[in-house]
Amino acid sequence: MHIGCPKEIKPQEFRVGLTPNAAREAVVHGHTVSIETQAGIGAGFTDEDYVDAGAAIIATAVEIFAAADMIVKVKEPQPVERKMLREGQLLFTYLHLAPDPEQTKDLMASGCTAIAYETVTDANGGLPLLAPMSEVAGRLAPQVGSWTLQKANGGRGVLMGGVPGVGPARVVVIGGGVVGTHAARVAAGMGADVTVLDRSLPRMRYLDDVFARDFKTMYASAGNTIEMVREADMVIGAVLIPGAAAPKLISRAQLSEMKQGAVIVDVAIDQGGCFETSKATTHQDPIYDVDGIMHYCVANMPGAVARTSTIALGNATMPFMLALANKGWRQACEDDAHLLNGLNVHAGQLTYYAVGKALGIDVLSPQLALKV
Ligand SMILES: NC(=O)C1=CN([C@@H]2O[C@H](COP(=O)(O)OP(=O)(O)OC[C@H]3O[C@@H](n4cnc5c(N)ncnc54)[C@H](O)[C@@H]3O)[C@@H](O)[C@H]2O)C=CC1
Ligand SMILES: CC(=O)C(=O)O
Ligand SMILES: [Mg+2]
Repeated sequence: MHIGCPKEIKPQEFRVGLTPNAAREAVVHGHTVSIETQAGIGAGFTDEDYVDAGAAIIATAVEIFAAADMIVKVKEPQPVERKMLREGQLLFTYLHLAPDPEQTKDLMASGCTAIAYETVTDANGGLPLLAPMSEVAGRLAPQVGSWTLQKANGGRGVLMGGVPGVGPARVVVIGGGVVGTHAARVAAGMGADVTVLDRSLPRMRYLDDVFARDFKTMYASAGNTIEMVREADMVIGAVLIPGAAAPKLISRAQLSEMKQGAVIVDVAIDQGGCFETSKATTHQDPIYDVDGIMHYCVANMPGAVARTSTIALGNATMPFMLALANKGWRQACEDDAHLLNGLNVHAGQLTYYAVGKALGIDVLSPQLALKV
């Protein structure tokens, strides 16, 4: 198979879809790998690193999209990239379609087959291709949140760990999955007083067993959530219903109950965000103020630490990328129901139920899509 990896073009996105190690692995398995020139430079990988791995360096994305059977990327294809996708071409990347009707329409119109990293599953009920970036975004959240809490950035001027005689910041994390757990660990490590809210009792039992010394847990009823948010210096949004638009847990009216200068870091923004007032921002212009509450809503947080993120993502995607290349997408998905869960679009039709529900589009079952 011919595997193509263009340079990411989303603002301030420095990750790359294939590491030199992944490219080498594909070449060893007999595949042709084309990388757009300088695609890896933001993550510290030079064109020479890819050439050493056996890949070809190509001057433009246009040539990559024209020649490759499978496009491997990081972020959802941008409008100019969507125009280059064609019928029968395989796209393997993050998509986050539920909050993005325009992208969904374009992918369906292209006739491509699109497998979304974020909905591939594993045998433990996890999301193995989302998890590494959730680990990164979770660990970043208190870091960017504490910067936003500084007075000069519009925050309340509260130090995470406090100082002797002055109490620490109160951090509330909504959603205790991968993002939430990593965020809570780092916030606790910075000395903050941390509470994690979730709706899954088994998950809270696990968190309590492992992290009781670091942070508290609380059931995420609407009443508990607003009570905690009212007292918080920083609220980190980390909920997920896989593939679906994030539930809105705090309304604009409820912002007025928060402390002035408190900070919201809505990591769930790539699924639309869990605060009514969240709208996606970029690394160039990451924060904004609504009613005196500072919002940080960058939809590609891991891009800020592109090298760590690229290597972590590459470790997770490599076996799936190889299965798709070795067997073709149909056989690979027939052999692995977890990979089939990643199928979001095929031959002009949507194939993921939660996205169909969010956007009001009819869905073809992924099992039937295998036959089309
Ligand atoms: N902005 C960014 O750059 C990034 C965003 N993300 C996003 O972060 C979000 C969280 O991802 P993960 O932690 O990997 O998901 P996860 O599935 O590991 O955890 C989600 C948690 O939310 C809980 N939950 C669901 N509904 C809830 C509710 N109403 N109230 C309280 N808890 C609720 C679930 O029980 C689960 O424990 C996703 O939307 C993901 O796409 C992930 C990586 C990077
Ligand atoms: C998960 C995701 O959207 C990201 O890493 O950018
Ligand atoms: Mg994202």
